[in-house]
Amino acid sequence: MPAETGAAALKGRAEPAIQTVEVALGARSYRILVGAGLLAEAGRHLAQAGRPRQVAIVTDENLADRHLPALQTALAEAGIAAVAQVLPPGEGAKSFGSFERLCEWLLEVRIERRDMVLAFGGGVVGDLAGFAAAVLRRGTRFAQVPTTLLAQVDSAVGGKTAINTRFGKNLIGAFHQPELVLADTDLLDSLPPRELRAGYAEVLKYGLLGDRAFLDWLAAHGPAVLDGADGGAARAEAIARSCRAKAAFVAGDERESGDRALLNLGHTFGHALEAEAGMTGDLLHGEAVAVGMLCAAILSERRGLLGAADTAAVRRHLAAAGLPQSLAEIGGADWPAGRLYAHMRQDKKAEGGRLRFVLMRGLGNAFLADDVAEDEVRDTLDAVRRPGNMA
Ligand SMILES: NC(=O)c1ccc[n+]([C@@H]2O[C@H](COP(=O)([O-])OP(=O)(O)OC[C@H]3O[C@@H](n4cnc5c(N)ncnc54)[C@H](O)[C@@H]3O)[C@@H](O)[C@H]2O)c1
Ligand SMILES: O=C(O)C(=O)C[C@@H](O)[C@H](O)[C@H](O)COP(=O)(O)O
Ligand SMILES: [Zn+2]
Repeated sequence: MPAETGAAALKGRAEPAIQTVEVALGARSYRILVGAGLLAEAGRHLAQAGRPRQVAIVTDENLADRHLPALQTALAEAGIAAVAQVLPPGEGAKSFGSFERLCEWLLEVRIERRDMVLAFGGGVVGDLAGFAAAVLRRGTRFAQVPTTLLAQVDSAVGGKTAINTRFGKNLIGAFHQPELVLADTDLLDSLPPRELRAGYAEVLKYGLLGDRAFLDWLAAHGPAVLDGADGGAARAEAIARSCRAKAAFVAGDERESGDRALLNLGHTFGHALEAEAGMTGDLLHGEAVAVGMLCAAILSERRGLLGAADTAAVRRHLAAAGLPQSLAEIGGADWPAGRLYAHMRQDKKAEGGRLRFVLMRGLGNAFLADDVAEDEVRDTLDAVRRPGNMA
């Protein structure tokens, strides 16, 4: 889209260029577009990716009033027929019940394989709609218009789709890549600050796991990513850099048999915290990952792999972003370590019953460890039980 014809230009402000990130997966390669005003161009971009006869939009109530009409108009202008399903917001929608209802609706409105399921929402909508697309008629076309920071930097990219079960997070799912991802940064203007902060945790993750330079950039520009006060330039840059990092991991290891597991930094702990919190959405995924990444730093430090100053830097970064650093801050001061460890044993990275953790050999240099003892995990959890508690 030429910069001067975008929605931002109509609002009377200069618009930064749209950035393109390629996810290289051979015949299933796709583009992620990042920038302002993309929603209004959604129909044109979908048509370019291979015009679907009909699109089934899956979204949630928080988006239905604010942004769904603009998406519907964009599709209509491109001559693409659309039907929409509006879900209740929140993590609870990643359940067997809503998965069944969504599949039945997709069948009722006769979505065919060559039609398209379009996820319009955060990671919850994306994971649920993507899973439905993966299994509907054994595989239906899929695209994503992510609307949260978390979804724009992470969940809309890479094809992991899933629902939760009472045994834990994302335990039933499939890999099903989208054909296009449109990350319209204007959509983040209506996102609640707490959701922005939670998404920021996944941005920080890319720096911690593999990109020291990005980490330093975030230390300087993180506040602008969160408040958007620079007109969205820092946000767009953070999203594009995050997507480039994720695209490289996905292109190299689509189904997580190797290095892609590094994208799970903070998640072995984080998913256990979400499971213990009940997966109701009271604890946001990004908040759980924030505490989880601190756990990974503490565990790494205790193994002599990370300096105390580096762990302190992780704490400071989380604090500056308004993210939690203790179980107490997420309502879990009394969560028993044994229960949390039992949740971790459901982690998908486990092999032969052995847990694998993503640890750090210095900031920006993550690796997988399969020799972490239960006692180390318990000690690490005790260290984050209360703010500043390094017991
Ligand atoms: N598939 C993956 O690779 C992957 C990666 C990271 C996280 N996830 C999953 O993503 C989920 C979390 O996603 P999330 O953080 O986007 O949460 P979410 O989907 O629940 O969205 C957060 C909240 O913001 C609202 N919202 C969304 N966009 C909005 C907007 N533009 N304006 C106003 N309100 C808006 C939603 O209605 C919801 O209430 C978790 O289930 C997590 O496991 C998946
Ligand atoms: O894309 C990946 O790979 C990730 O690990 C990204 C994570 O941020 C995301 O939360 C993912 O859903 C976790 O995957 P899971 O396999 O541990 O469920
Ligand atoms: Zn995550």
